[in-house]
Amino acid sequence: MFPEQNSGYGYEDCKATADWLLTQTDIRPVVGIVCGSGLGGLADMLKDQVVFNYKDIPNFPQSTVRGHAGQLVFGTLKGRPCVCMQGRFHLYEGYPIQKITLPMRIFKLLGVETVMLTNAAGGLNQDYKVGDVMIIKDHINMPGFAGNNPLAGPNDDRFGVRFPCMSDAYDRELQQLAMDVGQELGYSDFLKEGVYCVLGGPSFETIAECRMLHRLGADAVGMSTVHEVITARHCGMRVFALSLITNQAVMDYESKEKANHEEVLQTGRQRAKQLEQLVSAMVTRIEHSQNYA
Ligand SMILES: O=P(O)(O)O[C@H]1O[C@H](CO)[C@@H](O)[C@H]1O
Ligand code: HPA
Repeated sequence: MFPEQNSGYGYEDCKATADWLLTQTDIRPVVGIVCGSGLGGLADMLKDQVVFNYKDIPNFPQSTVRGHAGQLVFGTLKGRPCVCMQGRFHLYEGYPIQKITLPMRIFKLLGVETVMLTNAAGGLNQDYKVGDVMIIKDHINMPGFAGNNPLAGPNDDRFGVRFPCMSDAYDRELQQLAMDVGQELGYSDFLKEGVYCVLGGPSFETIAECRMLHRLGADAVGMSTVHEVITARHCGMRVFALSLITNQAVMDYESKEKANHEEVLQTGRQRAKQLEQLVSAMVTRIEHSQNYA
């Protein structure tokens, strides 16, 4: 179950991949962006792009899900050097959890200081509407309850400590920045803050499961992000994450609604421009160790 030393996920493997990427481009990213289902257009914001197909990057997994293009895009956003994953990996694709999160460690070794993760999620909170954007303030890691945590197995201290704290996983300043920027852009009507719950997928939730998750304190449900957040925090990167509410989770036996990936992708396309504006305005205002003003 746990990665062996030569598993392809260890420090040396991540370092080899990061070093290889650094020989292919002069861009030294300080921000790493992960595009959720149907949100790959975020990568199109980057200028002076250098694009790698995942299949050409040593050690990198391949995207298998529609709406996840499978490209790593380097570029600049209003002068800030960034790297963007146009396509992420999910547990249900069959990858070991350490492989899903490998890009976070590669981000770290590329010099990334802040990770911005996006996802598509089902709304459990009855006040949420399709198209709302939920700034994630906390998470519930359901697979983690069963021992499925990306940090399980031998700890490599070069990345981080054995028992990382998660009560501060989502950077509060960045949450406030998102709220401020959202307000300035006129997005307050559809900006929310809430708790994201990850499940293994790929089947969508039953009605009883949605009701249970809501009672447990989750505002939105999805199949990603949390593993990346844990790995990113373990190695000391700041984390901001948001969910686009692409569908209402079905909570009622009378409902005719059925969760489906088409609706997820469609909502992503409809909110794409506003999400790009929000993320790019935030990127210009995040402080980093180097000054790019
Ligand atoms: O979390 P992202 O990658 O946005 O994708 C979400 O959309 C897919 C379901 O439509 C699932 O993979 C779910 O996790
Ligand atoms: N459930 C789980 N994952 C999702 C959903 C959902 O309703 N919508 C988008 N990703």
